[in-house]
Amino acid sequence: MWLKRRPVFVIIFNMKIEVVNVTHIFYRGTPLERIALRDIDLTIEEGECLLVAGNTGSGKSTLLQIIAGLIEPTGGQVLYDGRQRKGYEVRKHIGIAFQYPEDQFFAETVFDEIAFAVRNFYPDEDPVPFVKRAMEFVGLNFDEFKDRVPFFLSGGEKRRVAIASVIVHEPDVLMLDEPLVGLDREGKGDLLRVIEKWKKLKRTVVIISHDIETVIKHVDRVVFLENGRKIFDGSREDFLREIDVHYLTTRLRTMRRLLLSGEDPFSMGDEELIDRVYRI
Ligand SMILES: Nc1ncnc2c1ncn2[C@@H]1O[C@H](COP(=O)(O)OP(=O)(O)OP(=O)(O)O)[C@@H](O)[C@H]1O
Repeated sequence: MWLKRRPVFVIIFNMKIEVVNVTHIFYRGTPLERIALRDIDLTIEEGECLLVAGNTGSGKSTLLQIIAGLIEPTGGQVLYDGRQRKGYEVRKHIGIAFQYPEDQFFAETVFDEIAFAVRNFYPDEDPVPFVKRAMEFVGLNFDEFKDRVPFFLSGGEKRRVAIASVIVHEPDVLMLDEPLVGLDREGKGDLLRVIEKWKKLKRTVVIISHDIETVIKHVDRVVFLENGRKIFDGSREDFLREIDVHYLTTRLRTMRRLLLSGEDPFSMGDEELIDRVYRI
């Protein structure tokens, strides 16, 4: 279903996304032609938390941008609740944060930065309650931060402002392209807590990350791309069991061994897991 006006966060509302036979070729028919995606089929169920992984240039960002309605694929289609939608309509319902989203800050205050999407999608609404809810959601105090200059915040605060600005209009789906990159341990922890909160709303989240070992604990499912093709699509457990160990770090290999020996590496705390990494 598709709502005209977004409800507040307490109302659970989601949608199924179907990527059907999507191919994308940049600069088709020119000497610069580049095939970014080849024959991708992918269904993202309502409320799922999905990790899209793969080497550099494997097509992850292109896939997210196509799903978010920012790029029209050169082949295939994307269905939302079984229907094709116009780009503007899709963007209203899918919030996407790009890599280093704070590089795209443009406003002079945190409030104006975050309020932008509400003013764009719901010009008749008062943005204040939306901005307050979004800031509270990412753990930023409204009174303390609303008049601050976004460029002068810490790295972790900037990233949270960026996430607030993509969820402020209360989309159904959140897409994060490398959300942890450039953050210190504390910043990563804060961001993972925001993702966990979003999951509790039973809303869909799609994350691109090279840091599979940090993110895997927080996702339900993994899609792995290679040269624009989907080479794996399954649960995080199946990912560890089946993916070519060549792609896995020592920590992921340890998680794999624990899983294969009947233990649950996802319920282990970081300390315990690191201890096991050194023991194996
Ligand atoms: N705007 C563009 N114009 C031309 N080619 C592009 C464009 N964007 C991406 N590509 C090419 O498409 C392919 C897939 O790129 P994409 O950014 O989707 O990969 P990725 O898996 O997200 O990479 P990374 O992990 O480095 O971010 C690459 O070969 C890339 O060079």
